[in-house]
Amino acid sequence: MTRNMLSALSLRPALSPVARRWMSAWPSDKKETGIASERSARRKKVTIQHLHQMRQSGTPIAMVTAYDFPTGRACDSYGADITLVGDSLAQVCLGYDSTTKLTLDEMLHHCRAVARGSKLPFLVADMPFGSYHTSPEEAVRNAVRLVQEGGVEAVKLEGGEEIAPTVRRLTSIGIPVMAHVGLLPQRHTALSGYRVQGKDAASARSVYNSALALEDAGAFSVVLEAIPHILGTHITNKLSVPTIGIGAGPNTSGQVLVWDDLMARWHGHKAKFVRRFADVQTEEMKGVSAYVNAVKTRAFPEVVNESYEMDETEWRQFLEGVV
Ligand SMILES: Nc1nc(=O)c2c([nH]1)NC[C@@H]1CN(c3ccc(C(=O)N[C@@H](CCC(=O)O)C(=O)O)cc3)CN21
Ligand SMILES: CC(C)C(=O)C(=O)O
Repeated sequence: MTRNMLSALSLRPALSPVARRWMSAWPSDKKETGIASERSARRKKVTIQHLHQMRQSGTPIAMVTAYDFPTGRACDSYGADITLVGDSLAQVCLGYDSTTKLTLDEMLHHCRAVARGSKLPFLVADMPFGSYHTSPEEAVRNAVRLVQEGGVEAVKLEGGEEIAPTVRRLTSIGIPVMAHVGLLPQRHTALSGYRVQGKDAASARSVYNSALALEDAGAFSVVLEAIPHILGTHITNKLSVPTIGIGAGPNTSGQVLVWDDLMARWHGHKAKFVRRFADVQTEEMKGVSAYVNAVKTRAFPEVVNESYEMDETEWRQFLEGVV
């Protein structure tokens, strides 16, 4: 059975029109119109092979983070090639001040939700801080949980040559690994903040050597975060696996942004590499304040369209029985 057939069975069972009417929260395919949904109708399941073909043909790879069912579903419907359950989850979704606070169980909970919505994009999850550092065995155990319980297809690990044995171990047992070099947010304390990496020759060489070592260890792709664009271009040209940049310039094989950053939904610091493609924060502000105002002024709800009627005789009978 193909994955599409499976997803058709598990996500969208054929409901009778009557059953459908009562499930107001059921995701409706019919509501999706326009280019994006036509595109998704024609799209196939993205695999590692497709990602390598995209790199070969120079077709940019679009990766987006997702943290729950609706954001996962949006990645699926609107053309993302890779959905990443990033550990930025800690900050943008759970309100922690650092990704280092995120536990594996919290990550698993969100992976399951994203996996229910994101079917066609290749699905990757960050291994949380501490879940792959104690030993390759521990990393295998935790990565297996992300695959089995979380429903993801690959894991992403931050680090350089020091994690190459772990990457080798995971890939050897069939768990695809996306490496992540350059700025490593899980090490912000040791690095004294979130700083652009590879700006001097020695640091650039270190980032470059990390990327080479992790490709050699079997990584199917490498994320390059916050490095000079010329270094991003150089690493992309030297590797034979796709690079995904975030603040690594325009010449990487693909780009990734955090959902809340590209939607302008994140209230915290805006890194230089962030471009806001929509303004959800303003829409949320408008929506919530209009709702609160309508409640306070009794403009919401209306009797006619937003309330339920009761048969008059039933109502009289009800009153007769009431003391
Ligand atoms: N909302 C959000 N977006 C992200 O991209 C992101 C998270 N959260 N949380 C986890 C990590 C942390 N990341 C960050 C956080 C801050 C900078 C940052 O402030 N960079 C400075 C660089 C300053 C310099 O070295 O000159 C910048 O201004 O771009 C970069 C990446 C990336 N990830
Ligand atoms: C920004 C991306 C690459 C990430 O690692 C995350 O979302 O945590």
